[in-house]
Amino acid sequence: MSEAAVRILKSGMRLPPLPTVRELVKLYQLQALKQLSQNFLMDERITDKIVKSAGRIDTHDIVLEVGPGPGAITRSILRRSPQRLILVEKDHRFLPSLELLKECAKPLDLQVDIHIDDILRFNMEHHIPDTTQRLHLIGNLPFAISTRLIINWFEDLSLRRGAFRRNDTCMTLTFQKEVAERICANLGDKQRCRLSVMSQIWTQPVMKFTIPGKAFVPKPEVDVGVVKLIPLKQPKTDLPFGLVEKVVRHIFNMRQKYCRRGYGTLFPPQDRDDICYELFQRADVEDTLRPFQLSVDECIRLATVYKEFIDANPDIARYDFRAQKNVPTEMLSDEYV
Ligand SMILES: C[S@@+](CC[C@H](N)C(=O)[O-])C[C@H]1O[C@@H](n2cnc3c(N)ncnc32)[C@H](O)[C@@H]1O
Repeated sequence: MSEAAVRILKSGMRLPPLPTVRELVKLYQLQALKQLSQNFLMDERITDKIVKSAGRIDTHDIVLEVGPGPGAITRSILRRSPQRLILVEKDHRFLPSLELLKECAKPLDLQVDIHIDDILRFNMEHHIPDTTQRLHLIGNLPFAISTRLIINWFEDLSLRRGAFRRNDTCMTLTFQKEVAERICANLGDKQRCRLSVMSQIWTQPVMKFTIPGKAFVPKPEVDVGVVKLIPLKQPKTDLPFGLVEKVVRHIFNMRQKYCRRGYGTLFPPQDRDDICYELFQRADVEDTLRPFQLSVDECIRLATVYKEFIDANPDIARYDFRAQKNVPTEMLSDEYV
């Protein structure tokens, strides 16, 4: 791409203006779209800042944007001139505005692929078969799927598949502020939870900045945090994702209790105390710490000794605490709190 073309694109001259709030309301009947978590950003300074948080975007890079909606962040990405921009949007009503952006980018050799699809089912390897180009994942995520999406992506990261066949695919994403703080929470922070540990096993999460709820249309009830998740060159473990997820989930099931209480629910009640005593000794972890006081390494050591134990006692792997009678309802939840 010529320098002149890059200049034109960067100046935004060729990009159509964003629809006004009135047009948005008319076009997309905003009130009706709560189920798709549609809260739009209308301020280019904020969308530019989100894209800037992704770091350097090269003219050889690919960017995948989740949920572009009417395309405010999309415009900011286009001004950074990646080689290819992939848009995955579930709501087909945005197709005309996105097609318009695609048309504007065409004379500048900038490839824009629009997929009306669900990001949770989007096949990265099919749509991005080549791994020679660096990929950036960017999105003002729908709140309703944000946690599920990153957990799916951590699993892909652990298996080096999907968007993570290269180890330099960063995610720059928005979350409800409280969720963003949990993702980044350090050892001992009161927000420290299962999501903090899961995020920090495979990535280094960095809180970039917060966006007040009033910057969105319609205004959500919460503020929003922008987090960049940088894959660790050397993940903290190569244990199977499902096993780590299970152990961390059990540990954090009883947030206020000693960590041995939640961990103990991995085992049938009759042997629980003895097994826990032995495994905490073997893992060299203090069993009276509260879950939020456990480091990522300690959680991994507890997962490692659990794996050794079930390899020797395969029946125990099938034990399902939640299938037992009188389990408190909060412990049946899969919520990442
Ligand atoms: C919070 S809005 C952000 C819109 C736009 N990027 C912005 O910042 O103004 C979330 C967007 O994600 C879309 N969306 C919701 N669920 C989705 C899914 N499962 N897959 C892809 N897009 C989805 C919504 O239709 C909406 O356009």
